[in-house]
Amino acid sequence: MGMSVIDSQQGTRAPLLELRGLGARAGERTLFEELRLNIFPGQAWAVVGPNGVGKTTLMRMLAGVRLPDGGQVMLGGRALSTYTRREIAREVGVVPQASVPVFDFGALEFVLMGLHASRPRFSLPGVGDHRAGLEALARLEVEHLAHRPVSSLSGGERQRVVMARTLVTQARVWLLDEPTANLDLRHQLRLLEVVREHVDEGGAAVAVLHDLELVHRFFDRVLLLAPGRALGWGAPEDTLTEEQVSEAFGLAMRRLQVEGRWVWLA
Ligand SMILES: Nc1ncnc2c1ncn2[C@@H]1O[C@H](COP(=O)(O)OP(=O)(O)OP(=O)(O)O)[C@@H](O)[C@H]1O
Repeated sequence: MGMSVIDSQQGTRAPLLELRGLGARAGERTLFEELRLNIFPGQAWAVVGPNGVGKTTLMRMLAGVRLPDGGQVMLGGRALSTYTRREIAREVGVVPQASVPVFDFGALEFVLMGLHASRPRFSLPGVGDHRAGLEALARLEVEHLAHRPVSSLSGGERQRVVMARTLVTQARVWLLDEPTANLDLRHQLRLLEVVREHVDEGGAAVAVLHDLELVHRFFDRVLLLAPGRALGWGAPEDTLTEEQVSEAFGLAMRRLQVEGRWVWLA
């Protein structure tokens, strides 16, 4: 069975990202192969699956920091492998899995580094940049931390600062690896609202998430990975069925509807 390439709802709009027969291996083991997906402007995609299936590997391929073991990634109609790092940084904003920065910067300085790709080399940030940086911090509710060293922030605070850095870049594609992992529920919702706004303004986002309920609530599409293969992709309601989710995670899961929302029970 071929995987669908044309998304009927998107008409003739060109995809921002195309996965053309993408494959990944870890040593001898196949993580996934022949993955064909188009990610259009206005779409938020979630990537879901158990630990070790290759979610981060996929994100690294989409960010151009790891070469595919098969197929290729197209960004804006051009092979990602032909882009320079700087060109990728202009188009793609990355929020990696929680990490501690190697160098210590103040939170605002760190956010302003997100502007680097769209600026002439070695130029210093101007007044407008500072305002944009503070606004981005404010949208993630960490404006009060602007002058704190990033190393002194809590995991959740740091995660929101990293997200603010992605916000100022004006990259159309956002790649987010477990962006809500360290956040309390209120800040999880706030962050995903910011993702939603970005997508509704014509951007695209791909996010690794473990919370299926948040996938139903905030995402247009989901890619469900199981060990060794992609089990399904499409609208969350159709893709995250009890059968498929149970199979992917090797655990009997039940899906219920409560007050119009999908809720999952293990
Ligand atoms: N450099 C590497 N060499 C060998 N194996 C690797 C390498 N990087 C990752 N792997 C393996 O590839 C598999 C997929 O890893 P990946 O980080 O993509 O999983 P994941 O789905 O993101 O998992 P998690 O939910 O735990 O974050 C894992 O089994 C991992 O150990």
